[in-house]
Amino acid sequence: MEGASNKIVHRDEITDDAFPDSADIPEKYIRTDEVSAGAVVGEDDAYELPIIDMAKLLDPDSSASETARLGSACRDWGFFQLTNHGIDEAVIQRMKESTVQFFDLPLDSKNAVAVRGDGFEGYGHHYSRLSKLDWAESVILITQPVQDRNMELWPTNPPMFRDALEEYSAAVTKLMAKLVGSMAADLGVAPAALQGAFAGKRQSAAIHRYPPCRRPEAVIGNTAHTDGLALTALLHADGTPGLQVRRGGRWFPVPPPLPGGAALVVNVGDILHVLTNGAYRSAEHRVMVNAERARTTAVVFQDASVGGMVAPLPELLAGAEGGEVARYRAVPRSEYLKVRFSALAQRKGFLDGLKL
Ligand SMILES: O=C(O)CCC(=O)C(=O)O
Ligand SMILES: [Fe+2]
Repeated sequence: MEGASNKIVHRDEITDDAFPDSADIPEKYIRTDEVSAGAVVGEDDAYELPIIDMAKLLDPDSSASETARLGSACRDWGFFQLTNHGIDEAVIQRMKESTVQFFDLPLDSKNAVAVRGDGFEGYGHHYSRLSKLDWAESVILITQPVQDRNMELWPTNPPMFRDALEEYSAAVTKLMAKLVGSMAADLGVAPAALQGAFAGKRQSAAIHRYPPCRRPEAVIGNTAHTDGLALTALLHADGTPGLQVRRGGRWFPVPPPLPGGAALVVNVGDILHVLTNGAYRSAEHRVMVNAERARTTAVVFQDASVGGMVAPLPELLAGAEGGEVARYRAVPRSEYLKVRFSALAQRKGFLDGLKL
């Protein structure tokens, strides 16, 4: 178990008065300075978050050019929308509906799976760092491997929730294996080298609801962070925007779901950043809150490691053909969080503790 000092998330149970429907927002949420830190790129500033087409990645006729686009999305942005991802529409729909229906339940029902003790799984307030609370309610659950699941915290209401998450989680595992195969092609390593780093590793899911807030300029839905694991896939369960990605010191709003809502938003996490020796970017992101509408999302986080270590892929390093010098030191996966947290305590970035 991780000690209290290096817990990645601090979670609290949610009480009745958690999200007041008034402009009188409790001080524990107020963080106006953080909201205004860094310019937000406006609507008249043209930019496009990359859109990658999974069908093109897999089609021999278009694979080479789409793989190059995937590579530049991961290098420049660390974020992209993935279309034609191949997950069955019914599976996506059940995941969205279960997520929305869960959050629509009365608080008592949601608290049937409330966070317990020091645990990070279950229903509760979202990551409350810096002694401030995020304006969000979330359920976090380990989804893979199956034997790591804590079924007591898997909602039984709505009744389809467990099956929906089970199916969706399995589908995302398969999709990520394919996607990582294309990333390997872009990086110039054998698909098995990168796929092997992901296979059988832990996956967890977070469903979030960011309720509407009468003072959206004063609260944050999800504190600026990079994702600590390897690869993340985000499903918009409704059409409310709010996610912003940091690039070149500015915040770029991620557009609301593409028409039809069929795309997933995929992003590089810190471990993939290290695995690729810094070639792929783990980008900072945050969620802003809306005055009128709730935002609801379902997010899957996939872990990866090489021989139990968080380290650059040996296939990319000196010794290998065209190899380069390692920019990150290898640390056992079990110690990875400790290194990151001690870097943070010294006010360095999360990855700085691993830099050589
Ligand atoms: O809900 C979102 O839009 C983003 C969530 C997120 O960044 C996370 O859970 O790590
Ligand atoms: Fe995130």
